Amino acid sequence: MQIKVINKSHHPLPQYQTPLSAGLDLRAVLEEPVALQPLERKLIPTGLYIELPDGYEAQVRPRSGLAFKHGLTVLNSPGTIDADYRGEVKVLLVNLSNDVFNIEDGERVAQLIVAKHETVEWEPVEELSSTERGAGGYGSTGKK
Ligand SMILES: O=c1ccn([C@H]2C[C@H](O)[C@@H](COP(=O)(O)OP(=O)(O)OP(=O)(O)O)O2)c(=O)[nH]1
Ligand SMILES: [Mg+2]
Repeated sequence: MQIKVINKSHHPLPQYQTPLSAGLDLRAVLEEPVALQPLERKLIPTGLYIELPDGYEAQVRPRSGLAFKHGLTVLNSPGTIDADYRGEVKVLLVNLSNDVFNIEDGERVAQLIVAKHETVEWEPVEELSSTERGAGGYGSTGKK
């Protein structure tokens, strides 16, 4: 599948790090390092502008290494890039650790997953079909 892209970053286009990786690593584009204080959130630019085909979305997801080692995650995870969005892809990072985290230019701060999605049409009805679960949820199964 091909995605149109404008790269206003001085870094190469996002790459799959291994042949079967699902995510393309997104790099921060920064004129100078950005400090993220504990519990602080910041929108990090990537310099990328993409045009997805109809019926596709892109998800901005955290990297597990940054989350595990530094408590850094994507606040709105997974971020949604709509197929009709023409602005810059940005990453909303939040620092959930007790330490300041310095984001460097070119750092791989998140990953982009391109996925198909459905577009639904509502079908208003008076009743929904009955199921074994019914309205049970939130840990309802396995209880006596
Ligand atoms: O992590 C993200 C999430 C969103 N976006 C861009 C692409 C997306 O298509 C647009 C809108 O995102 P979303 O629908 O999540 O935000 P909203 O708060 O619902 O804003 P809007 O009313 O503009 O849809 O913002 C990003 O660049 N990064
Ligand atoms: Mg929206």
